[in-house]
Amino acid sequence: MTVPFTSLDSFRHLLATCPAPDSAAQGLALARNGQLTKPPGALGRLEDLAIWLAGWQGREKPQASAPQVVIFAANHGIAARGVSAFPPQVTAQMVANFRHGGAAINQLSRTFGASLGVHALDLDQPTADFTQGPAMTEAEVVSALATGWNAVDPEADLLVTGEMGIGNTTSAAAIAAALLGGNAQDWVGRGTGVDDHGLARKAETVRAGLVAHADALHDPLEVLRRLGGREIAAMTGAIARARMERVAVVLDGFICCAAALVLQRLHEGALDHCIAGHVSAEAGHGRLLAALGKDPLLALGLRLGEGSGAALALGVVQGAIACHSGMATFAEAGVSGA
Ligand SMILES: Cc1cc2ncn([C@H]3O[C@H](COP(=O)(O)O)[C@@H](O)[C@H]3O)c2cc1C
Ligand SMILES: O=C(O)c1cccnc1
Repeated sequence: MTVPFTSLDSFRHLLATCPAPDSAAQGLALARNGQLTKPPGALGRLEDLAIWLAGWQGREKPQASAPQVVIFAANHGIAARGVSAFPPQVTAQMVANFRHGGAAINQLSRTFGASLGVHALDLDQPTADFTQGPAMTEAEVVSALATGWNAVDPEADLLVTGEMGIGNTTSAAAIAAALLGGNAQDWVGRGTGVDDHGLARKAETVRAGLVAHADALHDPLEVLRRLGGREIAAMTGAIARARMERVAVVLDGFICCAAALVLQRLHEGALDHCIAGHVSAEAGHGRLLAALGKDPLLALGLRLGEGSGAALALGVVQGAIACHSGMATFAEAGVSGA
């Protein structure tokens, strides 16, 4: 499928044309919410979720029964620097596991009725070590953005983007540090479970990346190209496509949010269609969510990725939609008002 961009510059301009949610549908949902058989506000954030989704889906009674989960997988040159507790071969091995149904995300997707797509991006070609030069060429990052763009089903009720890529919490930390400032050690965490030496190597890698690319840190897409990875760029492309198609997105953990941050820095409002599914145990995720202005639905200490925390949050959204769309109004049920 052809994509509406062939360069980072044309991708940059796309987001300026992204559509607003349907305010009429949102207004109808707001009015309906006020008539449902419960004290006003008694369903807390579930009420906001239903009204928000009504706007993006353009209907008074939104649906959440056919969500889409897409996982992108890629390998990172910086993995050779000892920044992960696991070897890079695990990326391809987990892709096989996803395809055979054996990973956590397979179970969670099935539990919430979501379809699951797995996209492996040039696994035998890791990105370049970003401490030595840009991780990707422009052609490589544009190709990864296009893979993500094409992976989205415009008819999906909701989208979850997940990832698999040994070393990618370091890449995500570098993106966050580049776009939000602060020290490298403020953004690195234990990922798959590195010890203190591994954590110090992660901070040193991020620091070296920030120095090597100091001239380009003001440009979000250059930060993605230089410090990111193919699976991260694919998530950026998928979240952008969803924004253009008005498909609502549930964000996952630290890596997914770093991919989303690139869009937010490109265009104010680029993430209006996104909610935060959870806050992960990765050290910088809470701060990253605060920078995105997103309040996570869940806080369960997950530190897995794959889209797992977002997939779990689909259950919360489905609960919100079931109440909003299925409950009787005071008039219908003959229940007395306050
Ligand atoms: C078996 C296994 C399954 C995973 N599923 C997701 N990740 C997660 O761990 C990786 C990031 O951590 P780091 O930066 O420390 O390498 C990513 O691939 C992420 O999705 C996994 C990691 C492993 C080992
Ligand atoms: O926050 C995440 O999504 C995460 C944390 C650790 C490892 N993989 C993913």
